[in-house]
Amino acid sequence: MNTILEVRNLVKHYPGVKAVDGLDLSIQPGICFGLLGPNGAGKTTTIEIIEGIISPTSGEIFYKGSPPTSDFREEVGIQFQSTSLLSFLSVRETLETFHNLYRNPMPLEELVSLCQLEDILDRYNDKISGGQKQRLMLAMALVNDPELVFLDEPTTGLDPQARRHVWEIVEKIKTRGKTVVLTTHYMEEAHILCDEIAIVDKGKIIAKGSPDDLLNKHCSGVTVSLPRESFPKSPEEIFPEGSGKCGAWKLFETQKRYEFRTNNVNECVNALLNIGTDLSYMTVRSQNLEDLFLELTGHQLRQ
Ligand SMILES: Nc1ncnc2c1ncn2[C@@H]1O[C@H](COP(=O)(O)OP(=O)(O)OP(=O)(O)O)[C@@H](O)[C@H]1O
Repeated sequence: MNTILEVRNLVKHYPGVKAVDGLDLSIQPGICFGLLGPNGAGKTTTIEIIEGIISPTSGEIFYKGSPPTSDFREEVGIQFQSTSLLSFLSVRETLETFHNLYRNPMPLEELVSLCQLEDILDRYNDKISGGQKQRLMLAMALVNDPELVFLDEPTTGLDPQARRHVWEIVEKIKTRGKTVVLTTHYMEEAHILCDEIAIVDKGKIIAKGSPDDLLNKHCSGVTVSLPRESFPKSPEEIFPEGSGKCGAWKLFETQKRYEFRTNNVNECVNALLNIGTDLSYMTVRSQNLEDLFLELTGHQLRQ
């Protein structure tokens, strides 16, 4: 099968830290690939090595089957986590400056429309909102109409509406047949946008595949959640630890609620009713990628 990007046994050591610890990736063209994991998992380090910004301790990178050459820079687009924009330039001037750097850039009008920048073209860079700045940075990453786009946590710190605008742009990039490599620690975002994901923890990939396949394989069922005060006695007594791994039920104690992960919601609800649990505030939801992460690593994505 053709891959646009392949990473073999990538390792990056810093003094006292294994930032990347033997990581393999294989990405098909035209998909949105998500590199997911908590802070410090090694996502940015991996992406920066692929982009050629830092060198690996060891490992190999292949772009369209060969080690990246100077063409790689022409064919990829990179949106960094943070970029300083020149405050004395307008959005239009910033785009024009970047536009002039490439041999085959995307027509400016198309770029402006793709990134929804029409209304702010004449504003200075320091007079735009966080969401607008993120869309401008996306436009800067897309100015060369890249085959492969790296987006490093493109929605961190954005409000829900601004986040949705970024998601729309990512969907449009995919519609143009481009490949997107996205890092994020928002699992909902990954589930919505990504065709395939790799979950990174402590510099290693612990699972990869399509979000739904991974959930079906490792974490099927639903999560039943109830406030603590709904229980007449401690639920640990009713559902002892180890009574089933995603099979029967598994108890998680969050700050204010108990959660039961179960494949048999009827059995779970019956058991709760039998001991006089008040179900008035019960919620039932499908498993998500946060649950998958917990299942695979034993720790929460955000501690
Ligand atoms: N230049 C550096 N020198 C020393 N340690 C580093 C350096 N860069 C990263 N690290 C360490 O390597 C590990 C991986 O960091 P990295 O930034 O790749 O994680 P990440 O998954 O991108 O996290 P985040 O979601 O916070 O961006 C962390 O422990 C980090 O402290």
